[in-house]
Amino acid sequence: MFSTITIVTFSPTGGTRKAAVFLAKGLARQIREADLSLPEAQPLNFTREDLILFAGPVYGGRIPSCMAEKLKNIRGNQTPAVVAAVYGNRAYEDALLELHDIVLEQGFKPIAAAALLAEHSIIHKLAAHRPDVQDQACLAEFSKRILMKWESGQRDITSAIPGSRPYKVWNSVPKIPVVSDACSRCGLCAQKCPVQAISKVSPGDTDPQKCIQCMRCVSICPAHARSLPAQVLAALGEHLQPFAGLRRDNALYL
Ligand SMILES: Cc1cc2nc3c(=O)[nH]c(=O)nc-3n(C[C@H](O)[C@H](O)[C@H](O)COP(=O)(O)O)c2cc1C
Repeated sequence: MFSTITIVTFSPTGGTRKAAVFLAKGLARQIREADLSLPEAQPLNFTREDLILFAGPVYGGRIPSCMAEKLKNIRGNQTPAVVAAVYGNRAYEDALLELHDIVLEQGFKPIAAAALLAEHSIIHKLAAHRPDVQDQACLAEFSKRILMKWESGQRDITSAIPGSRPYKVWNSVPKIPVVSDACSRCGLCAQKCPVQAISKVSPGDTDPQKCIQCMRCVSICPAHARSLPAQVLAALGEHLQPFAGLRRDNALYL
């Protein structure tokens, strides 16, 4: 087991972080965290003595572009890394490959990659309540396999990570949260928005050019005043219905 692992996550509603912590617990005795969803994420440098777990959510089969942008401020020096794309039961498409490629470019050495499940942050019936105890056991097993590989001296990922280059283009339909009269103007949403899309003086105003539809504001609002428009939710729920009734497996690429 490693003494310390740093998990570098972008996790607006917490599912990605939860899955990353389950995996990290089996890899090292101590966990440090770098949270890229904070508006003021700092540049970081790592050495070859470190171990990093990069975990990002899947948005439209890709890594969120703002996470990809923030990763450019994080540099490794042949630093071993595990990469994880966390998705909500539909598909992860090119996201895991994209995250792998980014961290490689930044000077890290990916030794394992994983596609993990977490509750869909918009349509909650998909992968509801995951990662759960079953996932926790599965991720503990994954971490043992990663450590066995490391101890055997093998460093390269030999299994093919799914996905294609160039990565798919995600043409997202705008899904901007609306605000009800319950809003107390506490400003928490504006403070915690990873891309500062919400006005601090008038939290009802969300900049549609900046909003990445991450649902953090919806999930953290103490007054439950923010939500997606009912029609948008209904259309997306119908679109994703085929993925609602199945339990997908976490996948490990070693
Ligand atoms: C804008 C957006 C796009 C998403 N696209 C996908 C997708 O393409 N495939 C999928 O299975 N889940 C998708 N999801 C679900 C997330 O990948 C999943 O809920 C993830 O765990 C959210 O991470 P978080 O809880 O750390 O915010 C999407 C969620 C959002 C908010």
